[in-house]
Amino acid sequence: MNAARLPARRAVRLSAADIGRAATLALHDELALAPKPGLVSFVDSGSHSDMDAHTFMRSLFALRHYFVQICALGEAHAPFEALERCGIAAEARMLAATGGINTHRGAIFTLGLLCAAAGALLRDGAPLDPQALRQALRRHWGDALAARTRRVSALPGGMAARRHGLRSASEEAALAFPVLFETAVPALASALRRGLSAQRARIDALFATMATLDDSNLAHRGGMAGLRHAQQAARGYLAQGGAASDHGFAAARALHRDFVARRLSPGGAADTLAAACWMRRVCEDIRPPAP
Ligand SMILES: CC(C)(COP(=O)(O)OP(=O)(O)OC[C@H]1O[C@@H](n2cnc3c(N)ncnc32)[C@H](O[C@H]2O[C@H](COP(=O)(O)OP(=O)(O)OP(=O)(O)O)[C@@H](O)[C@H]2O)[C@@H]1O)[C@@H](O)C(=O)NCCC(=O)NCCS
Ligand SMILES: Nc1ncnc2[nH]cnc12
Repeated sequence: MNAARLPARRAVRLSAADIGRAATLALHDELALAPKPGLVSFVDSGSHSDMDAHTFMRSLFALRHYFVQICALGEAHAPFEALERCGIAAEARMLAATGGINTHRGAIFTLGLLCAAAGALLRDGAPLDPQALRQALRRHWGDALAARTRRVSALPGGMAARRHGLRSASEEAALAFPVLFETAVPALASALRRGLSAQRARIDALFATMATLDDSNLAHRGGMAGLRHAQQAARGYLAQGGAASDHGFAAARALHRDFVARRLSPGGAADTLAAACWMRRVCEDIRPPAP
C-alpha cells in the first residue's frame, strides 16, 4: 500500500487514569506471557514455591490505584519524598494482599517512577515518547535517585548486588533505566515491526533484557554463576533466532525447565519487560494506532 494512503494517526490525549491503568495491564501482559524461564505464569509457578498466578493477580488488584496516584503526583511535580511515600504504602498493600510475599516490589519502583515521569509530561503538555520520559525522570527526580543509591539495601537482591558489584534496581533508576530504554523497548519495537506476534515479540524482548540486565534476583538465588548462566542462555537463545525461529517456543520451554531445576528466576528482567509493555501502550511513537 502507498504510504500516503495509510490512515492518519490520531493523537490521543491520555489522562493519569489511562496511564495508571496501562501499568496494571502491562503487569498482566508480563504475567500472562509463557513460556518464560523460571518465572510465574498462568501455566505454572516456575522456580517459585511460595507464589502462583493467583498471588500475582491479587497483587495486581491491590496495586491498581497506586499507578494512577503516582502518575497524578508526577503531574503535580511532587518531590521525590512524596513518590517514595506513595511507593512504600503500595508495597505494604501488595504484602497485605499476598500474605507477605514479594510479587511486585521491583515493578512498584520502576513502573511507579515511569508513571510519575509520564504525569510530569502530561502537565507540560509534552508528547509521551521514550526519550521525553527519560528526560523527565532525570530532570525532576534524577538528583534524588542518585542520592538514593548511597543507601545500603537490606533486601536480598540489593545485598547480592552490593556483594557482587552489580547495578541494583536503584542504580538502574539513577541512570534513567538504560537497559529498559536501550535494550528492552528497542527489542520489543523491532520484533513487532518485523511482524512477530505480541507473544513472540515479548519473549524476544525478555531474553534481550536477560542478556543485558544485572538482575539482582538471579544473583541472590544463584550467585554470579547463576546470573552469568542466565545471561549466556539468553544470548544463545537469541543467536539461534529467538522466538521467530521454528524451535523458538520449544527452546524457551527447555530453558524454563533448566531455570526451574536451578531455582533461577529473572524477576528484574520480568519487571523491565512489563515496563516496555507499558511504554508500548502509552507512548505515541510505539503505540498501535487508534482504530
Ligand atoms: C528501591 C527498591 C526497589 C530496592 O532497591 P534495591 O537497590 O535494594 O534493589 P534490588 O534488590 O536490586 O531490586 C529490587 C527489586 O527490583 C527488581 N530488580 C532486580 N534487579 C533489578 C535491576 N537490575 N534493575 C531493575 N529492577 C531489578 C526485582 O523485583 C522483581 O523480583 C521480585 C521477586 O523476586 P523473588 O526472588 O521471588 O523474591 P525475593 O522476595 O526478593 O526473594 P526470595 O523469594 O528468593 O527469597 C519482585 O519484587 C519483582 O518485582 C527486585 O526484587 C525498593 O524496594 C524501595 O525502596 N521501594 C520503596 C520505594 C518505592 O517503591 N518507590 C517508588 C517511587 S520512588
Ligand atoms: N512473573 C513473575 N514471576 C516471578 N517473579 C516475578 N517478578 C515479576 N514478575 C514475575
